[in-house]
Amino acid sequence: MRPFDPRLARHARGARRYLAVCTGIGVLGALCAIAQARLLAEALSTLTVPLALLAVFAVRALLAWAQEAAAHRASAGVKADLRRAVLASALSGSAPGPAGTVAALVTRGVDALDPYFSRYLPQVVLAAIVPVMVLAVLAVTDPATAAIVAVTLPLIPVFGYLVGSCTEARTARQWRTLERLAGHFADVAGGLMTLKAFGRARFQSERIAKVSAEHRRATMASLRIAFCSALVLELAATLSVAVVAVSVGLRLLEGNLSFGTALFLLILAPEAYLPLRQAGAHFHAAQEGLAAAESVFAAIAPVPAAAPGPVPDGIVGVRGLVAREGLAPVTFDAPPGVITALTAPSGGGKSSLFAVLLGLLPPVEGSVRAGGAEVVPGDAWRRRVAWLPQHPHLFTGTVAENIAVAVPGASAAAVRDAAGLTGVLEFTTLETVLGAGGHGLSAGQRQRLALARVALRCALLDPVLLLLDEPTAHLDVATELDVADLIDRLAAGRTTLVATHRRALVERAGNVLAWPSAPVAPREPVPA
Ligand SMILES: Nc1ncnc2c1ncn2[C@@H]1O[C@H](COP(=O)(O)OP(=O)(O)OP(=O)(O)O)[C@@H](O)[C@H]1O
Repeated sequence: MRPFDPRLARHARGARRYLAVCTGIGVLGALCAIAQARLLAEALSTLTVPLALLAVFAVRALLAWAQEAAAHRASAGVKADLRRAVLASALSGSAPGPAGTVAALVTRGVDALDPYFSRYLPQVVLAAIVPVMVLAVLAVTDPATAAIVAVTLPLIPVFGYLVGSCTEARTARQWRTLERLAGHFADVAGGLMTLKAFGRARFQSERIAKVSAEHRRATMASLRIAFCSALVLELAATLSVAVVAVSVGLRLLEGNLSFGTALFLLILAPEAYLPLRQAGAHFHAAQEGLAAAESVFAAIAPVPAAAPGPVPDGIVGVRGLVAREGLAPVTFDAPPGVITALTAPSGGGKSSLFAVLLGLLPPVEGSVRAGGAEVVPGDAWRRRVAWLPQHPHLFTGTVAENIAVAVPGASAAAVRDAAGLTGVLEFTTLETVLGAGGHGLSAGQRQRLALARVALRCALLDPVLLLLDEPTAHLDVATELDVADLIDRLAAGRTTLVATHRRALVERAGNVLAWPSAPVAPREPVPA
């Protein structure tokens, strides 16, 4: 694993600045270490305490503080940038896996970068600067000591590399089990009622216990290696300093070296090994962060290169579109002002087609055009589309907030109008607080609340395309007719696609799409 991943600098602006600050502090720190050794040797040989020595101590303390402050600031900035990038990527439709995995990534995963920034990275920079500067001073003062240090110094990174390459796979495994654990946990928590109803709650908790045990084992294995590696690096550094001490001691006894110089060499030599040892010791703490960073980069979708042009308007033309592997290609034209009903059999691909039209699912093949121009499914296009999903997601919050999700910044009056239009105010108030997933409302009521989002978009954003997925699936006959009337009004002048099996809606549609035959081959199950 590289000590510094250049992608960090690309995705997090603070990382590069921090690296520059670390380098500056590293050079100053090395100068201070050399000066301190010189002054300390002088103090011990003359038995006086020069004022400059106190000043060097103070400067070193100041540098340590500056390093710590810069590390925390950089770490906070980089983590915020990465979280933003992962969430933006998830929201842009290229979500990095299940919700639990995303949650683990933006919380614990990104937080794991703290030890990397505050401890490991500064030591890596010091390890690149200090030994070189110390060696240069040793070479001028006593070439024999410099030669011993130059020969033994590479042992530390070599041992570090050998132990590190063994840890890398284990840390990646540890992080993968944590991701799996988070995914399982979110899944089980979401489906607790179903599991209880089928008497499977205990089985699932046993599975979570199994994955937890796997995670514990993986963590303990990494820790074991971390302890062993610290021991190996300590041993290598201590033995190397001992060799220097023996050589210096013998020459001091023979009278070939002054007491002051010998002291200087003995104090300075360990400084060459220190940053390398420390980088090795912190390597393991930083590993989890780097493994999580890998997942973060895998989850961040590439930014679209070109800015899309103006959003096309007019007839929506779908040509040979295969939304998912195994589905038959569809071709149709949906003119504005006419409701086009999609009545494909269940599993025929209506919701998948909507996902493609929204740019949430890359199609296997085929194209979508509007008013004769190719549709670029990005944010600009999505702003002009109003979508009623088959299973609308409601968030914890008030009814008003849940409607306003459709148009951030919508006025309270506009939200109230949309709620009134779709009959939401007949069964709840705008101030009612809903639980997670719309807890507190029936399926039909949730559907109407989601329809209020569509009405709000129609009122404020004037969408060119309405995508309504089973808008009346959970409604009684009377309410269904009301909703059908409302859809008629919203559809005026817009291209409207309604996926439905309900006769009331199909009869009103001006255009009923003949759907090609259902899937031809069974597909691989979606991985959990
Ligand atoms: N997330 C997914 N990953 C892989 N395949 C999927 C996924 N969701 C749906 N499919 C498959 O795509 C096919 C089309 O599903 P889709 O939900 O688009 O059909 P639909 O026409 O909307 O069905 P229904 O009328 O039952 O809602 C299905 O056969 C299903 O197996």
